[in-house]
Amino acid sequence: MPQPYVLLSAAVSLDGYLDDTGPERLLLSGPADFDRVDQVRAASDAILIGAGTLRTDNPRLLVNSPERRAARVAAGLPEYPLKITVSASGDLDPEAQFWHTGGEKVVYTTDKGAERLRTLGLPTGPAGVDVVCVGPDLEWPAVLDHLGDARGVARLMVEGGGRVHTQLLQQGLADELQLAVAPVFVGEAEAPRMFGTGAYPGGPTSRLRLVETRPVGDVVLIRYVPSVPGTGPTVSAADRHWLALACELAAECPPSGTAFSVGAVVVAADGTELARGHSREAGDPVAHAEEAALAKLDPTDPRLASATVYSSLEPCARRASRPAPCARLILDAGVRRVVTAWREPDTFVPDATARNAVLAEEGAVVVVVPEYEDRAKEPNRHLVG
Ligand SMILES: NC(=O)C1=CN([C@@H]2O[C@H](COP(=O)(O)OP(=O)(O)OC[C@H]3O[C@@H](n4cnc5c(N)ncnc54)[C@H](OP(=O)(O)O)[C@@H]3O)[C@@H](O)[C@H]2O)C=CC1
Ligand SMILES: Nc1c(N[C@@H]2O[C@H](COP(=O)(O)O)[C@@H](O)[C@H]2O)[nH]c(=O)[nH]c1=O
Repeated sequence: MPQPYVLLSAAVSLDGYLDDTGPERLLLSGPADFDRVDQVRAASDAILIGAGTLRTDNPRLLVNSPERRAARVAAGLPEYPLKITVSASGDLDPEAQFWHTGGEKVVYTTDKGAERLRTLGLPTGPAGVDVVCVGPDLEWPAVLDHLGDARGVARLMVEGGGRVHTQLLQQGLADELQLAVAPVFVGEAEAPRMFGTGAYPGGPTSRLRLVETRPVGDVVLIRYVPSVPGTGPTVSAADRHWLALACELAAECPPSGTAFSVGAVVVAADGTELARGHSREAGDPVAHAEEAALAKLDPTDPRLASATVYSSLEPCARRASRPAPCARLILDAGVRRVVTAWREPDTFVPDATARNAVLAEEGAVVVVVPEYEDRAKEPNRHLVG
């Protein structure tokens, strides 16, 4: 299984805090928003919190609505989503409600943390806690890989706290951010902030993409998705969004029995969409997606050198209908990163993938994200079965 879709969820004060410094958890959401959060939980395979939140809030992290739990069971899912926490220290209270309520639980920890956890007497047995040791340090990609592969988690809701949200966002691993902005001021320098200091993808000039705003009682729900491409071979959450868009564009191509339907998007390093295109665009019966997108750009645009081309099918390296194949157009444009869902089958060109090695041979990084292959193939079923 691929890594899960990672949804960061939090309520935040107008001055950017997650909580105050008092002993009780600060309720920033109102009743309507807590109900919305319950709905998001019910739609998730797993809910993750950092050990800091576990220690401070003593949460239960349940789906509170009996109807939502019943709907999960009717759909063949466990009554409660899997609960997950992460801790390097292993310094966790075995009496915390987290361990004694809801369904299955996992704690991801380090070698040192695992030693400490063994001494705590956490609930064991079939309904007990699964302690997963990931080595000397806890790296998020390893945790997400494990959640996808070993636990089959497709949709992960992360409910804080600030350190966990900050790391996932800074490492380009968050697919979506759901912020409930509450009409409250905390005003305490020592209170936990929603996001910490450090480098965020694309820096302060790059903007996340707004997908929704909605009043929920007196708070406002804001949903953003990150837009900054990954670097080199590393696939960021934003890479998956752009590749999904390329696959959607492929579905817009006029059908053909003699050519693939492909979509492409060119995205600058700060997450700005520069151009998009699809096969046979604007009535041109032989236009390719990457060619159509690049044709919309000024070839001297300085952003091209650090841009990423997303293409549902890997760019062609040989074609009869035009003098230059798309791989050549991409290299000539100065682009050095390509993300694609589907290696070219030999339907129209023998040894297509071997020929397509030209991109890598001339210094471009080609990243294949096979979890999107089915979407890329969908408008081409009549060609490849
Ligand atoms: N308003 C809201 O919606 C929410 C508010 N909150 C608030 O946030 C506050 C807690 O946030 P915060 O203090 O930032 O804590 P976090 O919940 O982010 O937990 C941080 C802890 O998680 C573990 N951890 C995090 N990243 C790693 C890593 N890469 N490797 C190993 N361990 C890791 C460490 O545990 P360890 O120390 O054991 O090694 C670390 O101390 C609370 O006040 C809570 O009320 C929390 C969630 C939502
Ligand atoms: N304070 C706060 C949140 N806090 C989150 O809710 C968790 C507790 O949930 P439960 O176990 O159901 O009581 C807590 O650990 C933290 O992750 N969430 C929000 O949407 N809005 C809020 O104002």
